[in-house]
Amino acid sequence: MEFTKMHGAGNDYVYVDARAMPEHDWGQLSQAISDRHFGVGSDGLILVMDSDVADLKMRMFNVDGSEGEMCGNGIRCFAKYAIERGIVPRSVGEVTIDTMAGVRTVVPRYDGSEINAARVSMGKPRFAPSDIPVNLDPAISLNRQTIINYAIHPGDFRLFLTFVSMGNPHAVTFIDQPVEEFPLHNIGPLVERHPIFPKRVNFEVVNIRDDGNLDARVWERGSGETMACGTGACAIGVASRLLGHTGDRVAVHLPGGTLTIDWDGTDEVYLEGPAGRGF
Ligand SMILES: N[C@H](CCC[C@H](N)C(=O)O)C(=O)O
Repeated sequence: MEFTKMHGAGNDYVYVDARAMPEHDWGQLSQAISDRHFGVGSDGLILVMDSDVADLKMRMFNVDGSEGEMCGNGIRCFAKYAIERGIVPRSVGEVTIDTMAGVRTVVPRYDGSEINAARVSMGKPRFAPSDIPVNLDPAISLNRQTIINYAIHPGDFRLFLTFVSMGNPHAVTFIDQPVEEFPLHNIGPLVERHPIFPKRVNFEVVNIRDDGNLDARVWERGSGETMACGTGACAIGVASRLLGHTGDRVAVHLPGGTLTIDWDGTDEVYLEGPAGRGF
């Protein structure tokens, strides 16, 4: 099986052109191929597939074999893959990609002839408990369209979560403790699998550096801590603007790199960041 390894800010995936391949147990393949000792090693598997509503279709699977509705870092590399292999003509200047979260448009950025970054329209964020999804006491969630600062007590911690869906579920918390000191590997699984999340959740811890910069780490649903998370950075930028910490544009600094988020408070979220080969 031919594959290509690429990463967006260190969030690395194995890409397989599955357009002419028979149906597989892709989840099982993702578990095997993602293993960093017995497999290729990655944060998951991304498939290139034909689409009748966009240039191509993307399916993505986490390390544990679960399928994610959207992958913001992966979709930038996906567009790079499609153009550099001539699947989509370079002259078009953008790639439309069908995902479980909907059709997304990716505009590549060039360094000479090489694509080294991209800007993605990531759709509108959603906040209603049923859209996340999150199951809360009706006394809290009934007729509430946005849930901010919802308290949970994982381990010895008391965290205040803001819920954002980017097609996949996110729980964002802003903390004073430096994110690099936060016990993410202990607390992350407790939040990911908290009983209020029927589909589990991606969990983000954030420090506010100033009104244009945030420092964050992400515990991803189905993959654990990653060096960066594109949909997570979108959820962080959206939650931060909702809570009045930052404005329409914010730089989210993650261990693997910086992602820029634009959101005017009503329309689509735009994500810009690197797209590179993983050597
Ligand atoms: N773990 C995520 C999918 C990957 C998202 C992330 N790698 C990104 O760049 O958006 C989920 O199950 O919702």
